[in-house]
Amino acid sequence: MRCNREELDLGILDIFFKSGDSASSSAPKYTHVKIHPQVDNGIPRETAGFSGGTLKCKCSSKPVVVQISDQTAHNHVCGCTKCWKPSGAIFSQIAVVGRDKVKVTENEDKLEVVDRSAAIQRHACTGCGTHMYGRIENDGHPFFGLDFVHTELSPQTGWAAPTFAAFVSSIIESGVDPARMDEIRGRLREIGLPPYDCLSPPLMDAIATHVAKHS
Ligand SMILES: N[C@@H](CCC(=O)N[C@@H](CSCO)C(=O)NCC(=O)O)C(=O)O
Ligand SMILES: [Zn+2]
Ligand SMILES: [Zn+2]
Repeated sequence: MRCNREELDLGILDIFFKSGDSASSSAPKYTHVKIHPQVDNGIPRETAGFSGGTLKCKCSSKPVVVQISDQTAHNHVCGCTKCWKPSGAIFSQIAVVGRDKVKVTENEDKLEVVDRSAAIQRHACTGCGTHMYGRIENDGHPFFGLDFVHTELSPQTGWAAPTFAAFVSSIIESGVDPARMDEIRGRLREIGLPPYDCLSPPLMDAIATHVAKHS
């Protein structure tokens, strides 16, 4: 089929604009979708050699203070119903650190375990509800020895940045409209947090390896 010059030009222009579109499609599409205050406006970078700091609860007087004397690992946003979220956030942000690096230095008497039957014993402030650390007491659990902490509670910067989104489908259990899941996963991908409905593949492999070893 022979097309005339004009049709050819239009065809080329069309291809150009299409490809131009694809170039512009790298522009973020889901900036209106809010995930968590720590990631909505760019993810703060980790500082090399960072060796920890303190966490403070939200109480204006007699806040609980926890000292974390190491950098955290596996920081991620979590959609599960159990993790503490700042008001308005549909995800939490949580990381792990060795339990020997965690020390409550002020107002420990304000802490209470949220759910003693849970694998992660979350110690929350009875004054403001903030989770200050989550400890695994079952020595048969794959993550025994690690505490879960929310480093957004720290006045220091340089903490490990989140690298994935866990339990994304679980946000529906907290009341998020299932019709929003495509845009939420789209936003997570856009900001560099691959969405999983469990933990990340390396962590799931570590859990399965632990189970295989102990079965
Ligand atoms: N759909 C459930 C999932 C809860 C869940 O399994 N949460 C995980 C991840 S929390 C940090 O990443 C977990 O390890 N839970 C053990 C515990 O919380 O004790 C829901 O949303 O509740
Ligand atoms: Zn408090
Ligand atoms: Zn969670």
